Amino acid sequence: MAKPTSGKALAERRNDAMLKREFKGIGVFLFWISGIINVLALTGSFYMLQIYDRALTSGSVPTLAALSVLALGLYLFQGVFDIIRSQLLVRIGAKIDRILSPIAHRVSVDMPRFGFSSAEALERGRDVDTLRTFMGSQGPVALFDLPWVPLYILFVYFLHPVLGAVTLGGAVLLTLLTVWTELKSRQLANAVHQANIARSAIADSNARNSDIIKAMGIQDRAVHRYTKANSEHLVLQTQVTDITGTFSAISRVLRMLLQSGLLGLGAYFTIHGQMSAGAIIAVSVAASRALAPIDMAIGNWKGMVTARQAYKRLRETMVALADLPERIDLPAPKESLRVEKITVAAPSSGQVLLSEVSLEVKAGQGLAIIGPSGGGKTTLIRALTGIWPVLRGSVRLDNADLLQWKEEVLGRYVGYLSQEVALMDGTIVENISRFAPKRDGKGVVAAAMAAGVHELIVRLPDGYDTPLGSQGTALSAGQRQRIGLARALYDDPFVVVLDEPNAFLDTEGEQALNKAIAGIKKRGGIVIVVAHRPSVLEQMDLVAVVQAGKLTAFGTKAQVLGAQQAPERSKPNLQPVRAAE
Ligand SMILES: Nc1ncnc2c1ncn2[C@@H]1O[C@H](COP(=O)(O)OP(=O)(O)OP(=O)(O)O)[C@@H](O)[C@H]1O
Repeated sequence: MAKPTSGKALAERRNDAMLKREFKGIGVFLFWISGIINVLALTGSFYMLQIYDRALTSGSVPTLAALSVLALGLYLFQGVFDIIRSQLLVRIGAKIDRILSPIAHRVSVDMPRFGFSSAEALERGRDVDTLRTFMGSQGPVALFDLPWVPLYILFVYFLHPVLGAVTLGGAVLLTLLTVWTELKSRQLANAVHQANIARSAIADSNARNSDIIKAMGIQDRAVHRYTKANSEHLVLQTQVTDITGTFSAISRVLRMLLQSGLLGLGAYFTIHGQMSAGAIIAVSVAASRALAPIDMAIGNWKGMVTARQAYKRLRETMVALADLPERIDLPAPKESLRVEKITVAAPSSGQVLLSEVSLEVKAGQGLAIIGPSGGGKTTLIRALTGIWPVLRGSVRLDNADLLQWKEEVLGRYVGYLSQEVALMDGTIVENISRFAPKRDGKGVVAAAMAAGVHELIVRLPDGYDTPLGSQGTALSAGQRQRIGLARALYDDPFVVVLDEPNAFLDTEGEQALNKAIAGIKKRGGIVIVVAHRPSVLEQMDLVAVVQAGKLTAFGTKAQVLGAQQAPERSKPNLQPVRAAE
C-alpha cells in the first residue's frame, strides 16, 4: 500500500522540481561541454603518440609541423570551452543566489521570532554565499569531470590492457580515499558549523551590549568569552583542514607513484616490444588526466561538504516556506477583534505561557492589558498580532482567523509598538512609512502629528530624512518611542497594539499618546495597550488582567477596576480588584 505523502515530502518534491526546472538544462549543457573538454584533453596524449611514432620515426618536419598546428588548435578549443564552463558555473552560482537569497533572508528575519539567535538567523544568508562561492571554485569542475574519467582509462586500456587495469586500480584507490575523507570530515564539519554559530552569537551579543560592557568595565571578560569560543572553532577547523589536507597529500603522492609506476611498466612493455615509446608518454599523460578530477575532488572536499550542508539547510528553509498555505485577499476589517480560548506556548521551548484566554474588542474601543511583571501581557500581544502562533484557539479579525490573512495584507491593518522600540536602519520617513516603496510624505506627517512627534522631527537638522543608524541609536529612548508610535499609527491601521507605550515618555509625550489613542477610537479603530502606568487607562473602555499565564479578569473598566476606576496618577502598578465572570 502506498504511504500517505506528508506536506513536507510534497513541499520537498515541489522544490526539487522547481530546482530541476531551473537548472536541468544548464546541468545537461555542462555535462556535455565537460565531455568535449575531456575529449579535447586527450590532445596531449595523441600528440605524444603521433610525434614519437610518426614524426620521429619518419623524420618528417612537415608532419611534425602539421601535428603541432593541429594540437595547438585543439588546445585553443579546449581553453575556450574551459572558459565557457567556468563562466557558466559562476553564473549558476549567481542565479542560485538570486533565487535563494530572498527566501533565505525571509527565513532569517523570521527565525529570531521563534527563539533562534540572530547569529543563527544570519547563517541562512551565509549559506547562500557559501553555495555561490562553491559554484565558482574547482569543486564543481571536478564533479563535472568525474563522469569522464572512464574515457581516459579506456584510452590507456587500448594502449595496453595491463596499464589500463593499473590506472583503474589507481582510480578505485583514490575514490576509496575520497569516501574515507567524507566519512572522517562529515561529523566534524557539522561541529565546525555549530562552533561558528556560537562564536558569532557571542560577537553579536558583545557588540550589542557595548555600552554595558564599557560602563561596567567587563571588556576583558567579554573578549575572553569570545576568544574561548573562537579557540574552540579554530581547533575544530584545524582538525577538518588536517583531515582534508592529509588526504589531499596522500592522494597527490599516490598519483605520482601511479604515474611513475605506469612509466616504468610502460618502459618494460616497450622493451618487450608490446607497445611503442610514444605510448609510454601518452599513457602517462592520459592516466594523470584520469586521476586529476578525483584528486581535485579530494582537494576541494572541505568546500564540497560545507556547500552540501548549506544546501541542505536552505532546502529545509524552502520547504518550511513552501509549507505556508496560500491565502486570499480579505476585505479590510472594521468590526472587531476576537480572541477565542487561545493557548500560547513559547516557540523556542514549547512551554505554555498563556492558557485559555478569551476576549473581544469592538471597533472604537480601547482595551488595557494589565497585570504583574512576567504575567503574560506581552505574550498575549504576540498572539494578537500573529507574532507567535497560537497552540489552540483562534484570534479573529472580523470573524476571520489571523491565519486566513495574507501576511502583508494583515500588516496593513495592524500597528504595533513593541516594548523595546526597535527602529530600523533607515531615515525617519522610511521608518514611519514602514519602508513603503513609494514616498508618502502626507501619510508620514499625518502619523507623526498623531503621535505628537512632528515638531520634534522637523527640529532635527535633516528633518524627516534624518538617518537613524542601526537600532535608531541617533535618538533618545523617548524620541524612539514616539517615532515608533508614529510608525504604529501610519496609514490608520484598524488595530493598534501598544506594549507599554509610555515607558520612556515625559508629560508632553504622554499627552500626545493620549491624544493619539483618542484619535484611533474616534476613527473607529481598536487600540490595545499594555499599561503599567495608570494614565493610559483613562482612555480605555475595557480592561484585561493577565497574571501567571491566565486571564484573571476581563470586562469594562468599571467592572474590573471597581472603586479604582479613576486611578491616582502616582500609583505605579495596577492590580486587579476582582476577576470578571
Ligand atoms: N521568548 C520567550 N521564550 C520563552 N519564555 C518567554 C519568552 N518571552 C517571555 N517568556 C516567559 O513568558 C512569561 C510571560 O512573559 P511576558 O513577557 O508575556 O510577561 P509580561 O506580562 O509582558 O511582563 P512585563 O510586564 O515584565 O513585560 C514570563 O515568565 C517569561 O519568562
